[in-house]
Amino acid sequence: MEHRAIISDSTKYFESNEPLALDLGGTLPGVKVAYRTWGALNSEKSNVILVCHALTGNADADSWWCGMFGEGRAFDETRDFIVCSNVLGSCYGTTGPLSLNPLTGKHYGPDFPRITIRDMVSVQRRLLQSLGIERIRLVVGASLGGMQVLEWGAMYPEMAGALMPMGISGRHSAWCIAQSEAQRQAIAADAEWRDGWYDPQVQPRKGLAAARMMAMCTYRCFENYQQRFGRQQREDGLFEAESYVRHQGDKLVERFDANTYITLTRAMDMHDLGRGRGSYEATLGALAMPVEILSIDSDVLYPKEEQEELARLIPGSRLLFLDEPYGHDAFLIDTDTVSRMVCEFKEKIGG
Ligand SMILES: CC(=O)SCCNC(=O)CCNC(=O)[C@H](O)C(C)(C)COP(=O)(O)OP(=O)(O)OC[C@H]1O[C@@H](n2cnc3c(N)ncnc32)[C@H](O)[C@@H]1OP(=O)(O)O
Ligand SMILES: N[C@@H](CCO)C(=O)O
Repeated sequence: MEHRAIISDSTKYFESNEPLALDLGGTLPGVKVAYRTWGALNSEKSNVILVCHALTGNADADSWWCGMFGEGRAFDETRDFIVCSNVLGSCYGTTGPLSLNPLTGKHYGPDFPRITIRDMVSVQRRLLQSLGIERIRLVVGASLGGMQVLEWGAMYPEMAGALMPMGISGRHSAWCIAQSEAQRQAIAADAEWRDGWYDPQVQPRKGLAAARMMAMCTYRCFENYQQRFGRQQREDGLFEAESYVRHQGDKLVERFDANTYITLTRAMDMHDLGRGRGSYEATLGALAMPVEILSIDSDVLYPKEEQEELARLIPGSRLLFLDEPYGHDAFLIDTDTVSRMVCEFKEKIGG
């Protein structure tokens, strides 16, 4: 099945034929993982940075987080061995709804099993083990990436040396679940949806675009839209704000897949550090590695109270604030500040 997604030529692939028992039940017969690396593993294998991507990201961290890369910056190939893998369930080269189901010979589509952040992390661990990595100096990521960061700490504390989750909570809120469901329903309302059995070359474009438009409202904030667009209208009468979200919707449709969107947003909704582990508080309280949490002041999806809660519950953790009027996606935009914060944390945790 041909992907709509654009995958970099530098992407490598890891294939594991070992069946993957899924967190919510069911098994995948094996997994293929698209990943990228930058720099070289040092002789002590102590310079690994694992970058975890957000919802529509991919292994090309130097594309979607390019401001973080460079000498003296957060991800410095002259010193660090940086790994970024595309998450399980994605459409950028890793096993997901667009992959072939070996039982049917057709793509999984809506039959792709329910997965969780924990499944994504256990697949990443397989990848890292295949690369000979036993310890990660720093696990870093925002949004869905931040969920993975926290799960790394809970699932594999012996591997995760330090954590830097950004713009995230320890469990998906009712507010976020409602946003996700509204977006999924927009996809399902498209006549091309066909209960998920659409032709991937056609796909429910209008529904997926509408989902992205809703999401783009929550990835920014009131002030950002107001400053950028105000009440300005184009000659044809379309408000600039309307025109902008339409453009963002159209852009996503060209590079993403509707079943993938549903699979990944459902995985996000299941995010809860405490699920099946006794208590939420005790799970966070058991994180013993250095942790710095980035809170984005203008984030309407994951408000600062959620990062304050993480900081209160994770012993010895430190809370940082990004005070920019960009909203949730500020981590992708103000990379000078975010890179500096990561560099300072790297200094503290040592090599
Ligand atoms: C191969 C790839 O796809 S790489 C990108 C992969 N993306 C990811 O990994 C996810 C992370 N990245 C993102 O989510 C996004 O890049 C963001 C949110 C960080 C930034 O979004 P961007 O769209 O780059 O920036 P911004 O919000 O400023 O919008 C700029 C775009 O809107 C367009 N635009 C701005 N104002 C308007 C308007 N009033 N009407 C119509 N279009 C408008 C610009 O022309 C520009 O379009 P272009 O991207 O086609 O050149
Ligand atoms: N803008 C991000 C999602 C929010 O972090 C993405 O498209 O992956």
